Order: sequence, then structure tokens, then C-alpha cells
Amino acid sequence: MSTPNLSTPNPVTDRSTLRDARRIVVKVGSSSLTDGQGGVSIPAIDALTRVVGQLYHSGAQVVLVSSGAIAAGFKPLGLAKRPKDLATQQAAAAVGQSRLMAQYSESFWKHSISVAQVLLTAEDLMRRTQYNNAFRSLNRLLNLGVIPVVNENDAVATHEIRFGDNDRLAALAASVVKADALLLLSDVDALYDGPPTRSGARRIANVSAEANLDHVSVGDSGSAVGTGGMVTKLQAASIATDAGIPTFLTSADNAQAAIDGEDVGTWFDSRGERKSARNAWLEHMAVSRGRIMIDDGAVEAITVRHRSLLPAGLIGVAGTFESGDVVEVVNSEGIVVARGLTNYSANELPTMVGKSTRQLRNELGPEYDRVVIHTDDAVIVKQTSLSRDHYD
Ligand SMILES: Nc1ncnc2c1ncn2[C@@H]1O[C@H](COP(=O)(O)OP(=O)(O)O)[C@@H](O)[C@H]1O
Ligand SMILES: N[C@@H](CCC(=O)OP(=O)(O)O)C(=O)O
Repeated sequence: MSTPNLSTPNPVTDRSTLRDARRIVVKVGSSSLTDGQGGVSIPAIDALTRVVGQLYHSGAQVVLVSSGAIAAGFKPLGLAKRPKDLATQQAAAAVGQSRLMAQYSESFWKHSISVAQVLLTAEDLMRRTQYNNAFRSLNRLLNLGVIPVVNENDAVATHEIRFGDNDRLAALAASVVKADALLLLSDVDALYDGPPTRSGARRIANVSAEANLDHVSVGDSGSAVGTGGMVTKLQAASIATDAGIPTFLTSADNAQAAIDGEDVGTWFDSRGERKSARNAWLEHMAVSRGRIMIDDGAVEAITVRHRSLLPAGLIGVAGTFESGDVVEVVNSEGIVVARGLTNYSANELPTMVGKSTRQLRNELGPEYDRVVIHTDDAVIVKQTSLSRDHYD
């Protein structure tokens, strides 16, 4: 595994981190921005921009990840409720997104703040060059004193290339811009140990390790416009905290209290080490082109001893990839244990399976005296059983 390029000695457990964050990603859900009938809620956006504006004027750089395009677009299209089919959702998003942006521009301008619309698809973060572009553009906007308002590019995103939820998009954006904190604002004031509609559900104030979630049951969205419910918020918190970014979940109404360090919401501690953006990209965003299957000895070597992957540990290869592409490394049961950049193509690897580097050098020449995946080009994947990608 690569050595993280930034490190903090202890996990960040202090709620004042939010107030002190110099760069922060704030994500707000559809139900907190729209009126439920398919229109933008001006009072809600005014209230949000007041809080975010205060953060900004205290010296923080803020990226706002805003949902609500679809929820703000169905009334103007004459629809009574959120459409279910993709084409109508795309149409509603195209209409709603411009209405949302118009309101953001007006509300933020009352605080002398300019905003910029940044629409991303999952693909923009999957390919390394596009990922670098996204970073460069967001970074420049922030340094120019602009608040980027990010949403998924719903008007063109198809099922295949969709994030589908802005919670994970926000966590990935936080990693892209190397944020100090992620603030998730929803219609619920905290994570509860069960859906909050269940009587006796109790607030969880702090999550310091994934084990704290063992007794927690989460459900779908409680509103007619939200997507993902609490599941995607926990995924987002996991992505961000794993990348060294502490995460706070509360309601839009509690945003100011959260920033003031009050005992509201749920605080997710970062897991100590700050991951390099490259490793976060490899683990969560990069699209893999194939799979390399390895034996138990190789699994131990790369996941426990952090060694490079040698051809001797290979047991199989699937997919179509070139040298330099991202591949998943799976154990003999097909469970993904790592992701990394391969030094060989899918055509070259089958002849190398199980052979020592010396044997390969003798048989194929000195250019085959290389590891399959260098430890600096790999990330170890925890508890992943499903692949996100598909191969022929
Ligand atoms: N364990 C839980 N704790 C808190 N909320 C939960 C839980 N399980 C399900 N939920 C639901 O998740 C909803 C928030 O998700 P969602 O509607 O997608 O919000 P948003 O639109 O803000 O992204 C809450 O309104 C709540 O009904
Ligand atoms: N990109 C979509 C929102 C997707 C989404 O995650 O919504 P939400 O659960 O309200 O944060 C939109 O703008 O309508």
C-alpha cells in the first residue's frame, strides 16, 4: 500500500473542527431545498446561504453539493410528483437545476458571494485525467473566492454512469478538493439507532469506528423527494472518514448549531491518516478494467505485509486491460482485496501465471522482470465483496 502523503497523529474527534475547517464541503438534500410540490423553497435557500455565507466570510473555502434539481423541476413541467422514468427525470433535472442556480446566485449575492455551477458525472471522477481536471477547476474556483455549487449532471447521466446519490458524490468531492471536513445536511437531525419514525429511536452522537454502527438499523428516504436515505449517508461518511476527512451529519435547520460546536447531529471521526487523493481515487472512483486472481500467500503478502504483487502469486486473469490500467485484485473466492495499476496487459499475464520473476526473465526476457502491481500503486480494499465494474 502507498504511504499516505499527509498524516495526522490522531483521529480528529473534535467538533470544533467544523468551525475551524479552512476548506469544507457542505452537502444539502432535496427535501431541505424544495417545497415538496416540485418547486424551489426560497426561504430554505436563503437560510442555507446565510449559514454558508457566514462560514465563507469567516475565511473558509466552501464547496456546496446541492441536490434538488429533479425535485425543483417537476412542477414547472406540469407533473404532480417526482417522475420515475429516467428521461423525465433528466428533463425535470434540466429545468430544476437552472431554477436552483438562479436562486443560489440571488441568495448568495445578498452576502456578496459569487457562485459557479459545476455538474459532474461519475465518469468525470473515474478517469484520472478528468479527475485531475475536476480538481484543477474546483481548486481554482475556490482560490478565486467563488462557491462552486456541485450537482450530478442529471440531464445526461444514464443509469450506467450515474452516482445516483449526492451523498457519495459529496464525499468524493471532499476527497478531490482535500477538504478538512464534510457536512451532510438532511431533513433528519442526526443518525438514529433505527429509522426515526420508530418509537424510542435514539440519536447517535458520535461514531468513532465502524463497530459503533453494528446495532444501527437504517432505512430508505423518509421524504418523497430524497434518494438513498441513511444508507448512502453512511457510505459517504465511510468514504470521507477513511480518506481522513471528519464528517458531520445533521439537519439543514441545525447547520449553524453544528458549526458552533453544539451537541447536535452525529459526528463521524476521521480514521487518523489522511489518504493521498491518488489513493482515494484508486479505491473509490477509478473504473477497473479487469480482475487479477491471486492465491492465499499473495493475499497475505500484499494485504498484511504490503508487498508488491509478483507473478508467482497469480492464479487467473479476467477482462480486457492494458499496462497502466486499474484492475481489481481478488482472492480465490472472488472477493476484492485490492485495486491497483497493473504493469502488464490482460494478454501478457496468462503466460506469466504462477511463474517466478527469474523464470520469466529467462523465458521472456529482462522486460518481464517486473512486479505485476507495485505496492505504491495499490490500495487495500476492506470488506468489499461486490465489484462495481463489469467485464466481458
Ligand atoms: N437510522 C436512521 N437514522 C436517521 N434517519 C434515517 C435512518 N434510517 C432511515 N432514515 C431516513 O433517512 C432520511 C434521510 O435521507 P434522504 O431522504 O435521502 O435525505 P436527503 O434528501 O437529505 O439526502 C431521513 O429523513 C430518515 O427518514
Ligand atoms: N442529483 C439529484 C439528487 C440526488 C440525491 O442524492 O438526492 P438527495 O437524496 O436529496 O440528496 C437532483 O439534483 O435531483
